[in-house]
Amino acid sequence: QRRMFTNVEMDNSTGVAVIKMNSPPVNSLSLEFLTEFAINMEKLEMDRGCRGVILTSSVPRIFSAGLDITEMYGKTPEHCGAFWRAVQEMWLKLYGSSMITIAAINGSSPAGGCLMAISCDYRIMTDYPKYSIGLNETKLGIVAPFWFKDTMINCIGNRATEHSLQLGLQYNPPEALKVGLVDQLETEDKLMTTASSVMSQWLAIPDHARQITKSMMRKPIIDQLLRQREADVQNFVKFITKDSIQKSLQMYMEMLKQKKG
Ligand SMILES: CCCCCCCCC/C=C/C(=O)SCCNC(=O)CCNC(=O)[C@H](O)C(C)(C)COP(=O)(O)OP(=O)(O)OC[C@H]1O[C@@H](n2cnc3c(N)ncnc32)[C@H](O)[C@@H]1OP(=O)(O)O
Repeated sequence: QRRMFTNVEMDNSTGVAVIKMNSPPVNSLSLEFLTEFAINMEKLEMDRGCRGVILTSSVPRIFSAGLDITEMYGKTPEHCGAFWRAVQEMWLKLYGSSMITIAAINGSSPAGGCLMAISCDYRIMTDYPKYSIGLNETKLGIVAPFWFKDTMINCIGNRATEHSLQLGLQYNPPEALKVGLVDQLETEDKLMTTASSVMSQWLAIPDHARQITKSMMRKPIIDQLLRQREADVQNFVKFITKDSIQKSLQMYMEMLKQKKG
């Protein structure tokens, strides 16, 4: 039986779906997870009754640990290529969604987890000092691709992105709010009700006008990836399968395990 990585609950009275990521221990984004996520987004997109999505996690303390590193380590070029296509697809579906998307960030959200959050229209994060969010790729010795970078620029601006990406910064909730990486902080118990009330404000805007506006803001980056999608895959595969990059990933994974021990 196929595993479910996400739990989708649709409320027909409001037209809002809640997607809960549920892949313990850290909601890492594996090929299967990403594939299921993209299918769920597609289904909701086609559902005329669904106007908004709240993205959150049912794993305690973690929104998402980002891309599953084991999908990029010691794998064949073919596997890496398939994985990267699934990462692209997840982003295209989320960033390009015509629905209202709100991230209720109830835990840490490094790298690909941060990408998911900044691909939404609005972000609310639990105000717990140990949680962090950011694109930390350089810390793993890897490089966030242009569409990760451009998604962040559209969220926090050029200078802050340059600083943030080069240093691979992870922000705690007050810092994330200050730099604009999240829009609002909330206590854990009120996170979902606040997300719902923010959603109501967005639902009050005529869909058509909001959708065209959203598309106008986001289309240039989406089109840029669509134009060079296969080249982006090849670029990823060439980069990630290099011995030096594989070594960096191995060291990073060992560091994660040691930190635990
Ligand atoms: C030029 C352009 C070309 C293209 C260039 C290529 C671009 C690639 C872009 C990459 C984007 C990414 O998202 S790369 C992924 C980056 N992600 C990260 O750096 C997150 C690393 N993880 C963490 O920081 C932490 O685990 C965190 C999420 C905060 C949770 O901390 P905790 O203490 O609660 O839990 P831990 O003990 O650390 O983790 C529990 C277990 O999960 C594992 N684990 C944690 N994160 C994992 C992950 N991302 N993938 C797999 N496994 C992970 C740990 O190893 C543990 O395994 P066991 O010990 O076996 O139990």
